[in-house]
Amino acid sequence: MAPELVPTVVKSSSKPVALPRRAYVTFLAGNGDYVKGVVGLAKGLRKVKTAYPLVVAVLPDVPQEHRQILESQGCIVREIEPVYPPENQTQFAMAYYVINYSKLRLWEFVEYSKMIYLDGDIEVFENIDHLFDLPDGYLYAVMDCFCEKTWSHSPQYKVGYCQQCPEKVQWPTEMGPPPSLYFNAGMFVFEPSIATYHDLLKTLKLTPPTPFAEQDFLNMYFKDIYKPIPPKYNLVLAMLWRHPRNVNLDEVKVVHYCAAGSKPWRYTGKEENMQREDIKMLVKKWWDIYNDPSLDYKPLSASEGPVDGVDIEPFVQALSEVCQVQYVTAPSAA
Ligand SMILES: O=c1ccn([C@@H]2O[C@H](COP(=O)(O)OP(=O)(O)O[C@H]3O[C@H](CO)[C@H](O)[C@H](O)[C@H]3O)[C@@H](O)[C@H]2O)c(=O)[nH]1
Ligand SMILES: O[C@H]1[C@H](O)[C@@H](O)[C@H](O)[C@@H](O)[C@H]1O
Ligand SMILES: [Mn+2]
Repeated sequence: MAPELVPTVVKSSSKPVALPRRAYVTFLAGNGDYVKGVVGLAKGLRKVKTAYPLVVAVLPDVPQEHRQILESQGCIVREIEPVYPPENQTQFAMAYYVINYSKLRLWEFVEYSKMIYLDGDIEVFENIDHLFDLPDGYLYAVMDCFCEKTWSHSPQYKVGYCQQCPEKVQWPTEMGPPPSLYFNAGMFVFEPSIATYHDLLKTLKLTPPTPFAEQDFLNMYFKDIYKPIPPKYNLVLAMLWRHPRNVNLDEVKVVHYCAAGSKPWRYTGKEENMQREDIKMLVKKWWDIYNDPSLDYKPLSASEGPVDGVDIEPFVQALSEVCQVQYVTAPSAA
């Protein structure tokens, strides 16, 4: 039987459904292969049956073809303007990190009251929708590790201090108080706000860039409201060999393929640590999701057919644009 459109939208209640103002959001720049990461992320979110859509904030240099791939995977594609830091001679830990300042635009997405940001090189293996229910007023994220070579510029790395294991090498007293807790900015729970957005951009203009780009900036800006959440919500892969006692792989819900050589779609196994069994297993798990056709997005019209012989897809599309009705009709990462 053909579905009735309106009851589908307001399915579980006699009153109109209050549209959830929550979404996952990721970021995509350029015409390279990170689009694969985002497709993998969209499919992973669908697999864990999230109730919320995935918004992809794209820079203008993302080609139309890639935007179409994302839309066909049920993502909401939204273009943002790049944000540049003030001129400086900074050496970023990776040259391309400069584009990540554009993530500051996410605070402008005020049609959502709460969002979970996830890097394109992240995969979600278990549902984390409950993180949206954490108390408002804070920025939640996972504490980073300072032990990899990408940190070699930092005083922490030079003295061998890591916040994951602060008792191993203590912060030297002659260097003043230990640094504030520092999060990895590949995953965080935040509340969009126009006031915060303007203040972020204003503050950036007065802030010289630093090696970890917007990650350093966000850590500085939100240090008073940052609340750490357990590593299982953003497993920075180096934790597996740097701090194995802080990780229980069986409990991990979100994996961040950020260690050198670990991006699944570029994986060769040649780089240091990449022949570890746990890494090979995690890379395979990513590919299993990416290649699973049953996790491809199925638009309403294709999966449920015409309503009384009428193709409702244009209507659903139009509704989606004005009130994001797809939260209700296509719940998983769609
Ligand atoms: O060509 C690119 C490069 C990056 N990205 C996007 O930018 C994100 C960040 O890049 P990486 O994942 O490669 O960066 P890392 O995880 O190594 O870096 C960490 O430090 C960065 C400092 O800028 C960011 O804070 C990032 O979120 C954090 O996880 C990607 O996931 C992806 O979403 C693209 O779209 N295209
Ligand atoms: O904050 C950094 C960053 O995310 C790097 O890209 C990653 O390789 C490091 O391990 C991490 O500590
Ligand atoms: Mn990343």
